[in-house]
This record gives sequence, C-alpha cells and structure tokens, in this order.
Amino acid sequence: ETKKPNENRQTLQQLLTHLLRALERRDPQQLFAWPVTDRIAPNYSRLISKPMDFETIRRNIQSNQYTSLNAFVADFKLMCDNAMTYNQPETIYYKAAKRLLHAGLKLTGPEKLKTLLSALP
Ligand SMILES: CC(=O)c1cc(-c2ccccn2)c2ncccn12
Repeated sequence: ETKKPNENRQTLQQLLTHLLRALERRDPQQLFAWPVTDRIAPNYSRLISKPMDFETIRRNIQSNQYTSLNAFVADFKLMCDNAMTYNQPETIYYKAAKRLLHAGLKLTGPEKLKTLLSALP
C-alpha cells in the first residue's frame, strides 16, 4: 500500500464515522447516545464493568483510538451486550439493544463492507 499510515487512519476514521452515523439512526430514542448513569439505572456502575455509548465511541474515533474496524465493532457490541445484561428481556432497553445489535452487525458484515470499501477513494 503506497499510502502513508496517517492517510489510512483518515480513511478508517471516515468509514467509522459513517458507520457510527448509520448506527445512531437506528437509535431514534437516543437510548444509547450517552453514558448510562447510576441515577437513571440503579447500581449500573456496579453491574457493568465496561460501560459504552455512542458519544464515547465518537470520541474514540476522533482520538484515533480505533486502529481497526474490529475494535470499533467490539465497542458497539459491548454497548449492546451491556444493555442486554443490565436490563430484563421485557424492557424497551433490552429490546432496543437486541434490534440495534442485529442492525449493526448487518451494517458491518462482509457483504455490506465490500460495497462500502469499493466506494472509498
Ligand atoms: C442503554 C440503557 O441500558 C439505558 C438507557 C437508559 C436511558 C437513556 C436515555 C434516557 C433515559 N434512560 C436507561 N434507563 C434505565 C435503564 C437502562 N437504560
């Protein structure tokens, strides 16, 4: 690859930002927009060892924390898994997390990625 590493990083950053926006659109109620607080979810910080939310993911993208698509997908899955761990299955949070996880994995699956990557410069 003749491109300089930081150019690759920019391309990755652009791809991750695009994917993040597509995932956020699947959360219109913004249940995953910001960190869950113990105030709205009792004992959350005691039960969930590694909290994650879309705002944190956005900051990680901007600070080049993700050096691969897999690292980004891992945090997205962590965010959904946390919600399906803390919340009971009949809650809107659990159901929203399950739907979001499936939508997200389709977005970042090999099929969809092929088309995305072919569109890159
Ligand atoms: C994502 C999650 O687990 C969550 C988000 C929320 C939430 C998110 C935005 C506004 C209000 N509540 C929430 N409330 C109670 C229990 C769990 N949650």
